[in-house]
Amino acid sequence: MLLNMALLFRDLTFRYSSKSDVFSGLDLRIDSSSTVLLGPNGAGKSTLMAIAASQLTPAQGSVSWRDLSPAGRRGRASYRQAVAWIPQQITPVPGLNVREQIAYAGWLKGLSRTAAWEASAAAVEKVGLTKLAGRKSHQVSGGQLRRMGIAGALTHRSEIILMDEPTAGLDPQQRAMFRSLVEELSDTVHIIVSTHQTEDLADLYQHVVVLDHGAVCFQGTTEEFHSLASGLASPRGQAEAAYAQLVGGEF
Ligand SMILES: Nc1ncnc2c1ncn2[C@@H]1O[C@H](COP(=O)(O)OP(=O)(O)OP(=O)(O)O)[C@@H](O)[C@H]1O
Repeated sequence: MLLNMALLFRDLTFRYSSKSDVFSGLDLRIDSSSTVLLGPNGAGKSTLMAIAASQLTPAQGSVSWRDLSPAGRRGRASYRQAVAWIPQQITPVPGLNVREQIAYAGWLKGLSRTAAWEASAAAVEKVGLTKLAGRKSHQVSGGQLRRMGIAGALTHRSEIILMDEPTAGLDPQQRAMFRSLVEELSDTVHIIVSTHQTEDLADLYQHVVVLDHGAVCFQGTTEEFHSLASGLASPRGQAEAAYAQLVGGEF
């Protein structure tokens, strides 16, 4: 059972160079063990994930995970150990095999070489990459790369894993594999996933946040989200109809 810990965005303002604000005074609290972030193209999902991962710094406001904040050098290391980020593109490290890259991720987050190597064994197994552990990381598929990213997060015992479009471009089999991994992980680690894919939403995530133009236009349980479109037969249809009610369009 996961403790009730929150990822908090307070009064967040962010813009890319001279462009207009992506967020302007955004307040958002995410404390569910599994949350899905929805929203149309350009709504700000990836930017929010990157700020939460402390890869981008807001012009104003803050992000924190329980009592940890990435502001300031000392706090940032602890924050980054607790908060893992799986970006859309996982880059294979030249020369490393799958297990080495997973261990490397743990080492980058402050584990000793030995501890990272030892922890990588269980992580490789957890994500179902045991057979590929010795293969060079540039020789695995997109779905396998993403599972490798998740395994990296598991080596340093992240408390929360942020995943940006983890199933984009995956075939149905890889997507199914990813879904069972998320289901399994959400018992022990908090998960926030941004996606355009809504099948099995209710099975996978407890909470839904919908962003539109940098603002939260819905936040609630998956049940509450679906009830926006009560009366429709299939859960997928329900999710799409609920979404259309909120932002008036396609995923
Ligand atoms: N590197 C960048 N430089 C300048 N503007 C950017 C950059 N990345 C994103 N933006 C802009 O910031 C806004 C939010 O983009 P973001 O990628 O966070 O949206 P998103 O919800 O993740 O979209 P998608 O569903 O298409 O991935 C958009 O207007 C986008 O054009």
